[in-house]
Amino acid sequence: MAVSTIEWVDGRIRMIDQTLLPNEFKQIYCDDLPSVWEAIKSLRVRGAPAIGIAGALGAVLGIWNSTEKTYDAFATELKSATDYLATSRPTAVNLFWALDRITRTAQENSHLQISELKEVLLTEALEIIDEDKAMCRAIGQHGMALLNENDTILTHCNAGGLATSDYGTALAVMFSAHEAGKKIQVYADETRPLLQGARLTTWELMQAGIDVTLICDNMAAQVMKEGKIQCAIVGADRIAANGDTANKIGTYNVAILAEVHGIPFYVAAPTSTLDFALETGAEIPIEQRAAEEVTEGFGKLTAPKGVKVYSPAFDVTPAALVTAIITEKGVARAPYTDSLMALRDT
Ligand SMILES: CSC[C@H]1O[C@H](OP(=O)(O)O)[C@H](O)[C@@H]1O
Repeated sequence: MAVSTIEWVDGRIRMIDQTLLPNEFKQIYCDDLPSVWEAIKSLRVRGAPAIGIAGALGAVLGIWNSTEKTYDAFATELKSATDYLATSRPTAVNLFWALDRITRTAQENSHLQISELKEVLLTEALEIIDEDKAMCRAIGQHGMALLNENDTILTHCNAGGLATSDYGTALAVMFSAHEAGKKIQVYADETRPLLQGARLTTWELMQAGIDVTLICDNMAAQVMKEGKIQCAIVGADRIAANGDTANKIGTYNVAILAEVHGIPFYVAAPTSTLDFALETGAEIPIEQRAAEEVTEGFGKLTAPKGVKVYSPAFDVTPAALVTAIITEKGVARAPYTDSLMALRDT
């Protein structure tokens, strides 16, 4: 992804409005907290790492014009901003990881003048972006080693540059392999109801010159049965200590299908997506989204007006179905409780 998904520009947040892609590429500006909250909620900016960056920059934006003179009053204002941003979306742990990191940075620098403290918090948020760029590329390098010449990869939703600072997680593996001259092909699930695969993954891969074929979500079994797929690679929004992985709804389907067809199922995610506070995926909060996204959204249905809809935005793939977890620090394999902890501590 040559263009940064989200960045700080002269006291404002500039981001690609992903709800307009692929038909329109538009960068929008957020000048205040409500506009950042709305951008996260409505998936103008989306994807676990990108949501984390939006949270960090949003927290800084929330205190950027503070006139408080004491640390306690400033810290109260910062907490108000982080508490508010934390209500935007519940599943991607990166949001809470980033907000906690900004809060901790403020606490560690409480001795500074408020004007200096603001700059320190902005520097920390920009550091999160720089770290993400490096992490995504490291994930790409570790992941591409798992691919063979002429492999065809199935992916679900969008875990590309648009879901991160600029290079992606699952798609980083594909970008890195392609850039290293490895011939690969990709099958992208459309990913109902918001069609991140059809709208965003195909767009990113076509921009990169990577051979991509779009399929409906219900075609994944058939393409695996036809022997078209050598592995599946997806992103993650939160990974519990035992390796249970929350990702876009439909990921669990892909993992089961991969298992049945004897196809490796890889999760690609930075260690900031690991949540060791949760022993298993059963504790991961699953966002429920509005019925209109199914009946009136991108994947508009001709359903009867007022039809009841159930729309969990994520599902949890049991660790037993995950062949390996590709992180920026290396590849973890079962038993994940030990291997993920070991990676975290390297
Ligand atoms: C690299 S994390 C991307 C992850 O986030 C997506 O969810 P959403 O589009 O709702 O933010 C999806 O789960 C992707 O795998």
